[in-house]
Amino acid sequence: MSSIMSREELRALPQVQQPSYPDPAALESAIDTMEKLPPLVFAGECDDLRQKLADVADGRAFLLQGGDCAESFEAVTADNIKAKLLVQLSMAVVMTYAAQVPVVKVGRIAGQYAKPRSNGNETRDGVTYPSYRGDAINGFDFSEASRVHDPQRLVRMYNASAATLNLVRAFVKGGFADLRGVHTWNRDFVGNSSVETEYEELASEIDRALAFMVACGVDDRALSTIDFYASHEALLLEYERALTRVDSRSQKLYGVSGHMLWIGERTRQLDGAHVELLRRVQNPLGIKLGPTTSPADALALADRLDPDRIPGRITFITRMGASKVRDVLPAIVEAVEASGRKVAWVCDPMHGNTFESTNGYKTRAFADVVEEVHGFFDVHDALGTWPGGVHVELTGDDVTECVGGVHQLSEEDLGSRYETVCDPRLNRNQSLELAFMVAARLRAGRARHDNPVQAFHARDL
Ligand SMILES: O=C[C@H](O)[C@H](O)COP(=O)(O)O
Ligand SMILES: C=C(OP(=O)(O)O)C(=O)O
Repeated sequence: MSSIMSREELRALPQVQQPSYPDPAALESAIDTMEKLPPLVFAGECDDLRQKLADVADGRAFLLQGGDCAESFEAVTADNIKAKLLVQLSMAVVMTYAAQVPVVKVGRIAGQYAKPRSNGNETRDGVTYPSYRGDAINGFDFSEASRVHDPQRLVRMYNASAATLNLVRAFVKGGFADLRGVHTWNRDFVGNSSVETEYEELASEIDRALAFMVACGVDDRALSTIDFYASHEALLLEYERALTRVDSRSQKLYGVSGHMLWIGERTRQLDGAHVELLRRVQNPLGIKLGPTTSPADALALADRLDPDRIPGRITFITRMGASKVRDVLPAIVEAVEASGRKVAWVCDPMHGNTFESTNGYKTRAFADVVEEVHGFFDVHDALGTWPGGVHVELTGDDVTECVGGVHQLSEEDLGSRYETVCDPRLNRNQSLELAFMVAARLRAGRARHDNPVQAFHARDL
């Protein structure tokens, strides 16, 4: 049985993309505080999600994992949390209803406060400071004081995550996610696009279908709540270690900072601290796989992180880029499937498609995002494997961070509402448009494969 790693054990392992704190005593004090804090999630919830992800791996459900690139402390407000939830609920309902596939809903939320960066420093007009690495590490403002790595921010990350999760739980269990309110989820948004109109039509159909079900005597309590889970990149080793706990029921270890934890493309070294830390916990794990991944790399990671082949334990989140996915993905999928492993295959169409616009914004083209998702579906269709989900950076707000989409945002439009503190996100319309596209592919797949999705459960709505 694994034990919680000590601070010393962790620090003896090879580490990348970690903060460097000027005051070591301040870090120890922040860790002392975090070690005593109650868990943000419960082991049983992590087990439930793992079982749902086992359904995804088995081709019986689809994963929608989405949210901010980087959350910020300032954005922890009721309105922001509501908007994030609404866009994901709307996307999930589109996929569930239009494709009749149960959708497992997981947010990039309540813990996504740290970012790996390509460069340790940022230079503006000849002045250089440490790069912004997420609110859990330093401030976004470009000043010397703001960019210092501050361990007290780890405690603020815990508090911000707790406040966010508290409201998310209240929303999804308190009636806010009731399917009979599907129309109202859209009310705050101007119905000014063909996607919004399509959504309104679908919502009306759902209303009619639900009224029919209730009239037939189906127990409508199943419609009033949903399960929504929290995930983030387990980047900050000191934070994740301090929030590892022994489950009193099983005596096993769980990461209690979020239900699902993922390892990033830059931190998944086999002998590294991130793999060792996550190897010991029972949570369902995501593993990002970029375009340079070899089939042997994927297999070695799966063997290291899941030697017992626990159903739902591994989700491979592939982020190859629109131009590479068709070339690179097949060999990886074939090798993993040939090994007899059942993993969930999920497409992140964001991280392989980033570029700088001619006017200096870090952006992504909606067309590339859609093209990578098509490539992902095409590869799985050709191999007879299940395209199990999408992992998307998105927001419920009408930001202008990615070009294209139904409003055909141009590079000139990017400046009007460019609000992300790190990578560009799909806005609400682009997110809904993607959901309709995914639903169409799922529907087409069902028609071709004689309905690979088995039982439909109201609880999965
Ligand atoms: O979200 C992913 C990474 O943190 C991000 O793409 C890194 O961005 P950078 O290349 O600007 O550092
Ligand atoms: C950093 C991220 O992705 P990747 O590790 O795939 O680059 C992310 O999803 O925030």
